[in-house]
Amino acid sequence: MKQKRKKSNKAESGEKKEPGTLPNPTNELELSQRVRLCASVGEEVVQLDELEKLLKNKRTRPIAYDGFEPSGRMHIAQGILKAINVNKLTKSGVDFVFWVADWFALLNNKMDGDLNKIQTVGKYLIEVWKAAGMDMTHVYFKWCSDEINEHANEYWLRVMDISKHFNITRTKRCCTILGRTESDDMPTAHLMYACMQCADIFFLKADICQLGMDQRKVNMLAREYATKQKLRSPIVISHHMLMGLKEGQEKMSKSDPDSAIFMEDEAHDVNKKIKQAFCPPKEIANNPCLDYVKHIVFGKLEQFVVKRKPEHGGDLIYTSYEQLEKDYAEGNLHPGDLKPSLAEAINSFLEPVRSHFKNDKYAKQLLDQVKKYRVTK
Ligand SMILES: N[C@@H](Cc1ccc(O)cc1)C(=O)O
Repeated sequence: MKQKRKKSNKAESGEKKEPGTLPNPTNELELSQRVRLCASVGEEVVQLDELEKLLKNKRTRPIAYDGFEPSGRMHIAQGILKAINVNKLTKSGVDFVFWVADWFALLNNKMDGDLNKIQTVGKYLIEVWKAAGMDMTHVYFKWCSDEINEHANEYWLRVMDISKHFNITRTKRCCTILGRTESDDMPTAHLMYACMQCADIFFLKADICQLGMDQRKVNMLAREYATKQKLRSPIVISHHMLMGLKEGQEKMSKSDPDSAIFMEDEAHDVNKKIKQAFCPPKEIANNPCLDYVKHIVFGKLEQFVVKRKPEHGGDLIYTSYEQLEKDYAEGNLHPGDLKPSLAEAINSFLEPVRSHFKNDKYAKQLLDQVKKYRVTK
């Protein structure tokens, strides 16, 4: 299959435009609303006052970014939750860059260390995001290999400079960003990875690092580096990590298919997965189903109806997660009633992605190929 890769392009239109260069048309929302909306994406925001100052400037749109190693299929944390967050950011006046981190996947030895496979997965990721319900006006996709090749001097000088500012112990502590644990025999590639990820932030001129909580260490390193080099510190808005389906799975992981709902899973897969998901009655903490209701369902909907048979008391209508949580804790809402409605809501969010992969020939071919690949941890 021959797939031409578009260069760092404006989402969908293909027209070459750089993020952050447009006048800011987002005047409908008050500054305080924009700050609140933007900050609501984060489980942690470092620092809120800096965010307010950033959004006050109306001349340019600030740039936020998140990076993704193409490896295996995409789960709902990277798909639906990301799309919800990106919509909030762009609505608050920020441009968003998806950094397709193909070289990072290579350094992390993903997809058998085969760059061709990695890049096919990268193209598949873009197809999923395009169908995931984002307003694309202020969304950009950039390929790490293309951009670094094009601006090699600038990029590698930055990586080298970062590596000079931190000792090995400090850099090693960042290796959780690769989903790895720190050890003495870890490959040097992991240290390189951390320096490169830190360099990305300055290279992409990102005002906001909007990655997951699992990436916060390197973003903090970048703030420290910025202070040392008297550069502007990036603001770090770290989002919640969506729990895995099974008991004790702190995060959804594509290398553990039992923990994840994938973006093109069929409706019956989703129903089955949710049916089998960990969901202890009356328990709120570490309950993945409630986690999905809070972050996915109420991230997208203003109202969530839990359907119940009349003999069980009839439908329950919730307009906030807090109401639902209270009912659940008090035992008024049972897992057996919650789960089918939760599965139905997730299915309705996934439907446009499924139909894109069914109806678009290019996307379908990519998915078929990605499904054949073995995912290496
Ligand atoms: N470390 C990220 C991927 C990434 C790579 C480069 C970046 O600049 C940002 C993110 C992950 O494991 O998912």
